Amino acid sequence: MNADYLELSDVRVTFDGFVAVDGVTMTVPRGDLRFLIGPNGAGKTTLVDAITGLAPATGSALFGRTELLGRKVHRIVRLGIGRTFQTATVFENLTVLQNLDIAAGAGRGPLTLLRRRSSVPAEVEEALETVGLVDVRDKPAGVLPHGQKQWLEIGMLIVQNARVLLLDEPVAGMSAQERADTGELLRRIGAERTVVVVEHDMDFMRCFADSVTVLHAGKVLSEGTVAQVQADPRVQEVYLGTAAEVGA
Ligand SMILES: Nc1ncnc2c1ncn2[C@@H]1O[C@H](COP(=O)(O)OP(=O)(O)OP(=O)(O)O)[C@@H](O)[C@H]1O
Repeated sequence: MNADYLELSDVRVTFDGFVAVDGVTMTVPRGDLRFLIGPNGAGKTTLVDAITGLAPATGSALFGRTELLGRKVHRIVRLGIGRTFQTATVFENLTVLQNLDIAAGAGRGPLTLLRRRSSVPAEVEEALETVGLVDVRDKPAGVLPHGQKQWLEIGMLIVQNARVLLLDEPVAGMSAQERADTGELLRRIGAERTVVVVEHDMDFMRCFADSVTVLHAGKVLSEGTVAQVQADPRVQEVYLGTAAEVGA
């Protein structure tokens, strides 16, 4: 039985009396590439913060049978929940390979980490291939184009054995080709993992989402396939200014 799913029930986050996430209930099974969309301020990033331990929340966020809410950030990471931020957080002066190696060694002690490795660990090789960075493995991460930095960050989550990936606007600022490549990458990694993509790019969502959850004012407004969500009059209303874009 597949226990790699994310099940949120009545998740709530309040900042000084302001309710940013207002009772969100949603389930994301493994292999379902879920897009989380909604207008600015809808609570998307705060919901991801709640799942990853960065925002105090009530309710329940289960990964399989394990409750995530109330745990410390590093424990949640160790349970296999990984996230990216809008700005890639890679070590710019280290090579692609070194970045992946460090991520893979997150469970190793500092002395072992300092010791030079005689060969590239299998999981690092595999991640390099998965994210398509084999050819640039010896380049410093700082010189990579924006798209490749995002892929490196995803690779770092993969070598940490992340089973759930929460990606915050992964294609923002990318070229059309980088977007298409990223979509294919998400499909590859999403087949075996639980992936939630926070996104504003509607074209990208239409091309790659298996399912969509629309947040509005901290609540789930609509959920379903791309076609179902686009046809939902409540979604069209919320996106009125950009309705043509959503409904196109
Ligand atoms: N630390 C905080 N303290 C107070 N209010 C916050 C905090 N973090 C977020 N908020 C508020 O919570 C609401 C939801 O913000 P959030 O960033 O989650 O929205 P979002 O859907 O991710 O928006 P965007 O698409 O613009 O990134 C906003 O009104 C925001 O101002």
